[in-house]
Amino acid sequence: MALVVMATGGTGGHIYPAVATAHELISRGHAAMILGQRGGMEERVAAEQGLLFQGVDAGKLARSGQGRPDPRELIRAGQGVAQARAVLSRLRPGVVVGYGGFASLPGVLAAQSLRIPTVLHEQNARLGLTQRLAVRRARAVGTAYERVLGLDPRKASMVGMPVREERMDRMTALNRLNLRAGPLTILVMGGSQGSLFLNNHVPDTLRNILGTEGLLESGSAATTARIDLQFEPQGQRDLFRDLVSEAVGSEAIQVLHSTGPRWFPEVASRVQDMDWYHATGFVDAVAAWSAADLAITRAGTGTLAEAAFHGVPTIMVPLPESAENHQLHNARMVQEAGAGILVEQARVSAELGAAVLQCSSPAVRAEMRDAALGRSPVGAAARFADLIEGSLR
Ligand SMILES: CC(=O)N[C@H]1[C@@H](OP(=O)(O)OP(=O)(O)OC[C@H]2O[C@@H](n3ccc(=O)[nH]c3=O)[C@H](O)[C@@H]2O)O[C@H](CO)[C@@H](O)[C@@H]1O
Repeated sequence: MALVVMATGGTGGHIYPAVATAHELISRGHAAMILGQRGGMEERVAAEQGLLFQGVDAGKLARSGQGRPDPRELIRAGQGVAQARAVLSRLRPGVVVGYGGFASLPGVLAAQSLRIPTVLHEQNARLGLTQRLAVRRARAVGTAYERVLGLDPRKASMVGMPVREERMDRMTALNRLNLRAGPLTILVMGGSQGSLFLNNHVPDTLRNILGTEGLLESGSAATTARIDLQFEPQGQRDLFRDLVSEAVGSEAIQVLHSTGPRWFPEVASRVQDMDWYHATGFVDAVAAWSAADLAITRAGTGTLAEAAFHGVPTIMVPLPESAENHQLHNARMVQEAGAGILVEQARVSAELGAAVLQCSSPAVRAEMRDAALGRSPVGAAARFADLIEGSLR
């Protein structure tokens, strides 16, 4: 039995795979802890998850755009490595696992300088900057995709994206989230920091097509009039009319929108007139996925892997600024599998409403749900834990 240190932080996409793997290792009798940035999101998540946490300084090696790194950030990164060396010299873990992102760097570099074995996990289809710095001395790299750009295939093991493999029964999840049992439940989630773009566009789109005069009054004249207004040409319009009448039945709609903590007040005030629209800063994702019938999301790997595990059809609006547009690539794969609909950001005004209406049909959703489950990353945490155990000194 060994101590495994998870070096991670910054965003949910790096933190939650570490959490899932930590729980798997603990269930095998190992000890696991998170090493990340002091005061970062990872500190809060570790506490919520009952995991030990050690915080150090961390600094970004690249600015979000292009350009040279900020020298103060480089100094912080250096201090972080020194602090992580002190922690790891004391704890002497059997292996340090790096999940990428600037907050994982101190732990991984410190381990390598102390000759403690390191293993990496790359969540995206292209090796990230932090991982590029550490890959040469790492024993193995677990990946979420078959091929990872910039990574020697001999070093790569495709394990999948570790997700929290927990499902709640739907009623329990709805209760936990203070949602009702009858309505079609749409989860809006822009990634771990929220998405300003989705925050600005989704409420109004849903208000227009599903608002109090819309779907909520099944088959009302107002609904049909709205559909007539929005969907040209005639053929499409008829299709949507059929879909809507099939979809609503006795159902109504409710929305759970995770805005990201900083945007919450603004979105909450924008949706306060819609009692079926619930905004929250950050949501318990296991409960939210367990309750959702449909999701509107960005296309980060973690989000899409969770949608697949829970069998939730997803309308994806990839973040155009993601490194080398990797979110577009992620979303295309999901769409090709039939598990979701890709709406490019520039086309949201024209296409998002239509995509929601298309998915309001239970038959359409059932097909997409099966396709999503076909992509489930079930077992990824266990496969990655196997790889980690294989590298223990
Ligand atoms: C802007 C950016 O570069 N995003 C990247 C980042 O995304 P980001 O950090 O947004 O990560 P993902 O979409 O991969 O995952 C978000 C995670 O946060 C959780 N969550 C989110 C909202 C909430 O209210 N509650 C909650 O628990 C989700 O359940 C999920 O586990 O890392 C991913 C994996 O490296 C990349 O694919 C994304 O492109």
